[in-house]
Amino acid sequence: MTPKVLISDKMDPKAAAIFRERGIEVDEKPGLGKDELKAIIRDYHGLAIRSATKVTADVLDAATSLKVVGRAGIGVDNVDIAAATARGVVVMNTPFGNSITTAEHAVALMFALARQLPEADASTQAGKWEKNRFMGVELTAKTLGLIGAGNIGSIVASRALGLKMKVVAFDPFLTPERALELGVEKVELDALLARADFITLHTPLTDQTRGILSREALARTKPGVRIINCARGGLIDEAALKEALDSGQVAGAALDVFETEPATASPLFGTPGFISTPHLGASTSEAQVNVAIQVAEQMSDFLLLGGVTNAINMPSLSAEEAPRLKPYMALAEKLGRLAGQVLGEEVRSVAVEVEGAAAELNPKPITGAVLAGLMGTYSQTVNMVNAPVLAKERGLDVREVRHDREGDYHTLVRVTVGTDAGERGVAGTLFGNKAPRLVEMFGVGVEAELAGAMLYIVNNDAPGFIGKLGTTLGEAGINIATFNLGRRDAGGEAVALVAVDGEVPAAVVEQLCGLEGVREVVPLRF
Ligand SMILES: NC(=O)c1ccc[n+]([C@@H]2O[C@H](COP(=O)([O-])OP(=O)(O)OC[C@H]3O[C@@H](n4cnc5c(N)ncnc54)[C@H](O)[C@@H]3O)[C@@H](O)[C@H]2O)c1
Ligand SMILES: O=C(O)CC[C@@H](O)C(=O)O
Repeated sequence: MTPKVLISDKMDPKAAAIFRERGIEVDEKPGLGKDELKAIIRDYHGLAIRSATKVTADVLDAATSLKVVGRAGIGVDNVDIAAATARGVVVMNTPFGNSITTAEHAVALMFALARQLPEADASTQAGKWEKNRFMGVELTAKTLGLIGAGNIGSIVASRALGLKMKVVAFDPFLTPERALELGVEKVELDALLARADFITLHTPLTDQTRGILSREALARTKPGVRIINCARGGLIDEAALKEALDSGQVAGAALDVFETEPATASPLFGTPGFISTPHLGASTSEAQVNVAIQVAEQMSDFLLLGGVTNAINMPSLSAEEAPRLKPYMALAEKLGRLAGQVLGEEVRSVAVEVEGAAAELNPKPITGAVLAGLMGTYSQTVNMVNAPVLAKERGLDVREVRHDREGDYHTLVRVTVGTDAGERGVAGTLFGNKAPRLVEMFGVGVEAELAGAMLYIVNNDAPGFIGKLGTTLGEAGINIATFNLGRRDAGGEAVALVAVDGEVPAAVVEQLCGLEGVREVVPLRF
């Protein structure tokens, strides 16, 4: 089926062109209201957005075919990530495409504050020629306080160093080595507030960063400080900023982002020393082309090849890796499904071991597929995206082990599941590097293709059993497609995996359970 993508925000036409080139149907409908989006979203497998579209839980509820949301930009605060993850929808962004552009906007606003450019421009164009009114400050030798030294913050730092500023940075995740590399001094927030002549914010909006420039923090700044925010509204207390501008504690502030956007009214508007732009940080033709190309390529790779790049809610998987991993993920999913169907919901732990060729691959998608298969036996909505989160919520202890030993098989995936009764494992390989095949079940060597309707039967190894089994199924009109046998030891426990054409009714399962020597019968579905 041809995947279908909706572009619901204004985006460079290159995005739509790439989707079409790659054989994906695409509709461009920027500016849709929430109800309009909800009315049409069910038809789409991909949704490409910037910051205007709000991908809320109710939009996701209506998006029954949706597999991926692609954000042409960095911040994903307009997407309910938890709701997307719970519904198995991958959310990806383009983390580097607009970093330089946004850093340049922050530097532009720093200059604009230092020389009061917007006010001087307005006054001059009003015919006033107020040469004495607009006395500026130099940037050279001033201290720039960087709150957040990630992608954008570090570009701002390099530009500021080029302008001969001193840069101090507050970022709990900045290592001393990285600070040295950037040429910045790592400081605590209080020291930054006390020392900085200019402060620029470059953090995401999180519970820790919300209101990082609070009323109290603003009161601790160096008098006459100038503040720039090109990151996210909500990092600064806007009411307190207005008071600090009025009192002169803050000499100037430039906001590209606001607590509520679009910001069409604000007590800050018209305040002397205040500059604003309408969330223009990423708005250059270069950045918009970058993010449009990146988001379209990433979403196409995912929809067409299963490649996952820059996903917020699942591990990465390159488009080159994806075809190699695909058969392993199918095998892993089948092994998880087998264990889940036989062991029920009482699972406490899952260990995924890989050896041989499998050990050379990224184990995360294999583990994700095992968990999706395992939990998919009791939840309709579980998939690779939400399985690891659901496993965590259920308190499952999940382990990944890579072996570089030589085994009997050129490649092997083993899934060991722990329940209150102990640990039991199933293992499988790939025939011809592509066909998933079970090779061991709970310590018994048994080879089977896990497909369609099957029966898992444990019985005492005794002559005549297979005949009775065949007769019972035959009398019930159930055709046996394949029959796979294994046993722990002669005369001990034997295992049969029987592929049948069609479902086995509960009454027939009961009849089989009643056969002499039968210990367990579980109908399976793959
Ligand atoms: N105005 C715009 O148009 C525009 C454009 C692009 C990005 N942005 C925003 O800019 C922000 C930064 O983007 P980025 O690409 O540099 O992100 P990033 O993830 O590369 O960097 C964020 C930095 O913030 C740091 N950080 C996290 N919590 C912190 C805390 N409590 N205190 C101090 N530092 C903390 C992190 O350690 C990290 O180094 C994001 O919010 C993004 O959405 C805005
Ligand atoms: O798309 C935009 O214009 C804004 C992007 C910016 O906020 C981001 O986080 O990348």
